[in-house]
Amino acid sequence: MESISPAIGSTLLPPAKSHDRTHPLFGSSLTTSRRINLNGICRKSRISAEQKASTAAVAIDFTDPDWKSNYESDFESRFNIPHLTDVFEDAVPFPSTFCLKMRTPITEDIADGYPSDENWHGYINNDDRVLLKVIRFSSPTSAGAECIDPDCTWVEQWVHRAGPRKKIYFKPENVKAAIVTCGGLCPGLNDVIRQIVITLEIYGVKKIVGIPFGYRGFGDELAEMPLSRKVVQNVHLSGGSLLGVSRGGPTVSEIVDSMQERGISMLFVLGGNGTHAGANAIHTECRKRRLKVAVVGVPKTIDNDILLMDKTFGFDTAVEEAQRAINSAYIEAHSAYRGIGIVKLMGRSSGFIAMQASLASGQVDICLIPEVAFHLHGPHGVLGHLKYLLETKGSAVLCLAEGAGQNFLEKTNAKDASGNIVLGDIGVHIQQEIKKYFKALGAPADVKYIDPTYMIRACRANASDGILCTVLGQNAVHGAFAGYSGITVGICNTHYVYLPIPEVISYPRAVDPNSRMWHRCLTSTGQPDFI
Ligand SMILES: Nc1ncnc2c1ncn2[C@@H]1O[C@H](COP(=O)(O)OP(=O)(O)O)[C@@H](O)[C@H]1O
Ligand SMILES: O=P(O)(O)OC[C@H]1O[C@](O)(COP(=O)(O)O)[C@@H](O)[C@@H]1O
Ligand SMILES: [Mg+2]
Repeated sequence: MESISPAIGSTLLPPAKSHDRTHPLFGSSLTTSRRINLNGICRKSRISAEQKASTAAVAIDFTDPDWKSNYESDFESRFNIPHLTDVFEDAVPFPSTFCLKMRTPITEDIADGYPSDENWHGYINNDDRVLLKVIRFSSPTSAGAECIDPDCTWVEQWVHRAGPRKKIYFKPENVKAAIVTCGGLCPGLNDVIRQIVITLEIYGVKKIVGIPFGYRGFGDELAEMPLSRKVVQNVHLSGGSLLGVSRGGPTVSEIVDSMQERGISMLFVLGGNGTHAGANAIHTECRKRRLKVAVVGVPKTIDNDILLMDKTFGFDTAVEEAQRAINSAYIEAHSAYRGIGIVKLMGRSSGFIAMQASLASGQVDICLIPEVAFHLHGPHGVLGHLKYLLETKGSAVLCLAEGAGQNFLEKTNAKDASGNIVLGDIGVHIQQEIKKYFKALGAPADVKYIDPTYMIRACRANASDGILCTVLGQNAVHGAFAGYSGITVGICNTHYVYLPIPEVISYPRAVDPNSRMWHRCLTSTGQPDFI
């Protein structure tokens, strides 16, 4: 019998945790966050059967009249953001040098201090919070319901609001700030770099450098790239990363050694799950060594697989570009006699790009994502549906995420330098299977396969991502100056927040097959269940 992708029920979250493994270079993995299922059980995650089996469940006693307030205070402490004063209790804050009344660029020496304005009402209070979950579900059976108890009691979950603080913990003249971009490319990296540099300069920082080629730049002692407003002025006009990216690299201890040698006091880390695991480990190591360093992440993932955020930068651009590829596949398929267009999009374990691009284009008949199981053959299989589409519509477009249907491919166990599993090409496999299927039927089918993945990743950010990158980059700097470390910035319910790194990377965010968005996608494509 044909195997299918892991079945994912409405209350289960999807597949492989890319970082829930021992990293080849860094040792132990990060698994901290607890998740909630409808039985009122907190779990570390809801991923594979083995992981579930090995995950200790922490039951909440709902007969305890205080369970809700206990939960809320537990949540508050989980989402507490680490601060320098946790380690340096006597650290003295001083008035912020970030002041929008300052209109002239800082050109001279800063010996006598910066302009500052404590009466300006543009600062964020440290106690400001943003509500993380905004829907009050009345039943666990509501689509996409995330309930803590069987009655779906309303529980407030607050996270820290991002932005400039009145008091800062670093003297700009003493700061050496470094920026590093890791993992794969993503539209908007240059926009974020640019805003970090610009904002650092507004605070009065003069020593700003880029670490070349991701974490590797620390190990190979590659030359730092001096950064200034002048250098970064136009970098957002092109895609890629001004600094270069890489996978793999030195150990955390070696990275921190290198930071010490270089005298880095603020490190801005742009990257995905893996990069953030590294950033958190760097933060922890800095604390262990009692270094007064702020490590702040900016989540970069074209796959949109970071938890808790509305979206990550580059994702909108990716969707926009992806629908252009889908349109080409549609034109090819539609213009051919019994044409079938296949488009493969990125998404290792999360099918967000494929889902959203399918929705945006309105030209997709079949959307396949890693989170949803499907058969290729058999009465309910994809191939049978393609036959039906050719007979009824004359053509068909299939859009799939790279991680979909990996169970149909032979496992190689190959890993990239970061330890990520190297996937087989499901697009090529499906193309071959379609050709074989129609040949065996003796029916024609003109199959065209488009793989635009790297073209999409190399694009420059569109306007909406450009704005997101701007705000995230600025907030990263505000967070560092405020004395926070081991945090990342994000957008939650349209507001900007600081989150502790472990909470956003405890497993990769994935499409919920019970979500309204996936249902909308199915409504739009008109595809049946392929199981
Ligand atoms: N668990 C981990 N701990 C520390 N560093 C990690 C970990 N996983 C990955 N890294 C490092 O982070 C960088 C980027 O990781 P990668 O998985 O390739 O991309 P991404 O950050 O986009 O997920 C690489 O240099 C890698 O060595
Ligand atoms: O060829 P590379 O550099 O390994 O990149 C491919 C991977 O990059 C991604 O787009 C994003 O991965 P990262 O977030 O780890 O950079 C994946 O979807 C894809 O599998
Ligand atoms: Mg990754």
